[in-house]
Amino acid sequence: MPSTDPSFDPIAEPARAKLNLALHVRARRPDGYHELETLFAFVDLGDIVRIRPGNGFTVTGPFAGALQGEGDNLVMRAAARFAERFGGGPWAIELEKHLPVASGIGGGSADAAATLRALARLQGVTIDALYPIADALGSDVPACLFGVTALGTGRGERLDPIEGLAGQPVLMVNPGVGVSTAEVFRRWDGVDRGPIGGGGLLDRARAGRNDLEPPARAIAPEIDAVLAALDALPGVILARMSGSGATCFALFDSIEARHGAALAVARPGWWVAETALV
Ligand SMILES: C[C@](O)(CO)[C@H](O)COP(=O)(O)OP(=O)(O)OC[C@H]1O[C@@H](n2ccc(N)nc2=O)[C@H](O)[C@@H]1O
Ligand SMILES: Nc1ncnc2c1ncn2[C@@H]1O[C@H](COP(=O)(O)OP(=O)(O)OP(=O)(O)O)[C@@H](O)[C@H]1O
Repeated sequence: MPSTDPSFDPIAEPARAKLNLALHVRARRPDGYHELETLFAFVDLGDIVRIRPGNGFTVTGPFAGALQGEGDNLVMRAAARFAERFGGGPWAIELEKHLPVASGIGGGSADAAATLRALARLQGVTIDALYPIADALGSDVPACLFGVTALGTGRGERLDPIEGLAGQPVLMVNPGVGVSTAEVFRRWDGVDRGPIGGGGLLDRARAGRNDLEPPARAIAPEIDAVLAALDALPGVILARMSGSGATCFALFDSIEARHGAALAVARPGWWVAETALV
């Protein structure tokens, strides 16, 4: 059991899910990563990381079971890197897991970023000073650290904030299958289909694509059923897979349309979540 100091209210940080409104894979790099252009956005839905002085790590929440028995949690890796650089601790850390694991919405990355932000608040460190640690933890962690709408380039770590679509209704659907990010990238066909275009965010996203959709669909054919279901719904502005899948999302023109869609797409074994862009 973790030991905690009950006199200290935990610092709680939201670990919001990320969406790739578009994801263009431009080139394979010699270091094994891929050169990307992506439109990062965040939703008002995610995990929660709570930290206070003490010892231990616990995972709670509806998707805690998916991480059972995994020793190498990104939360603990983030805390270890923070301690190496800035000192402090020991800490008692709780992760409340609401996001499906290995699902293209950056759950682990968001948890790592939330851990860094919580520890920074505890110890008076600036968010900007966390960037090198975030970069070393994973390609999506810098984007999750700042949690704002941004154009991501490089392997995803170079970020240019852009005007977002705060409040836009979003439905997220996962068919209940985990997909390995590395395997999806490995199966990319190597064809550069060009950059993300200009204009407002919605135009850029709609004119864009997710180049990881074909390889992810080959691994998890359930994605076809999710996208077919989303495409057919009234009020959909954009339906697409996020990241390396298998979670797909749809943007809606109204909360009512999103809610009707949530009821219409529900299937046994599918995770369906109503939320909005932040
Ligand atoms: C698909 C995205 O989620 C889109 O935002 C990210 O590019 C993946 O980010 P991530 O899960 O944080 O990825 P990392 O933990 O850095 O890398 C996992 C694996 O994905 C592959 N990978 C990741 C990012 C990238 N630009 N090119 C890659 O080829 C590499 O095989 C790497 O070993
Ligand atoms: N806190 C965590 N939450 C989820 N996965 C974690 C965590 N810590 C370690 N992992 C490991 O990381 C792997 C990828 O999980 P994650 O949920 O971040 O994938 P993802 O949503 O596909 O991310 P991305 O969109 O960044 O590729 C999991 O299979 C799991 O083994």
